[in-house]
Amino acid sequence: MISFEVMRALELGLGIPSGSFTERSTPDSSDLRLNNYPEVDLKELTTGSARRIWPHTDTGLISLLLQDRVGGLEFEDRKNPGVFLPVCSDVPTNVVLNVADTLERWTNGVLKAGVHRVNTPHSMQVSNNSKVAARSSIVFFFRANGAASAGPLDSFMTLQRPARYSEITALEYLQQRNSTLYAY
Ligand SMILES: O=C(O)CCC(=O)C(=O)O
Ligand SMILES: [Fe+2]
Repeated sequence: MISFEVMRALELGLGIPSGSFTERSTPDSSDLRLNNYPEVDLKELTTGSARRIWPHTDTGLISLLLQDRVGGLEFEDRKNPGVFLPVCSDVPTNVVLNVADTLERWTNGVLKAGVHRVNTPHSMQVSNNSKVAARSSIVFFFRANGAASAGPLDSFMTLQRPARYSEITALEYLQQRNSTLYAY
């Protein structure tokens, strides 16, 4: 499975023992989300009275995202907080790979979760069309085993860099995040 391959590649790239990530992701607690954003008045998006998705980070380890050609997905530029950069949507078979919160926690902040949102498609920022077309995306949230810790792994903690995140299971962390994200 591609998510496991990515996690193995990250172990290698970060120089940590093989299995550090993958053993804690088995069996995984992943899920798939199908997003559909209805057609909307351009004015509503540009004035900010509506957003397709407000800025957020994903929960889980990594997210794999497929989108149609409508566009609008943007990631915050880490070097310029508050500035969002569009993700190209010309090739619908491209997969956007995004670091999510639990991986940030496991790596004690070495890998940072990507802040993203869905806004007015870049191509429409100069268009006269009054409507923004409906958009669809599919996101696979690859998550840690619920019973595994979502606290920093030993490989990422030193005296100079003590734990920046608390000990909590991946499932408890997910429930905590969901209750904040979907509180109503
Ligand atoms: O539609 C998109 O591209 C973004 C979806 C997303 O960020 C999410 O479902 O968490
Ligand atoms: Fe997201």
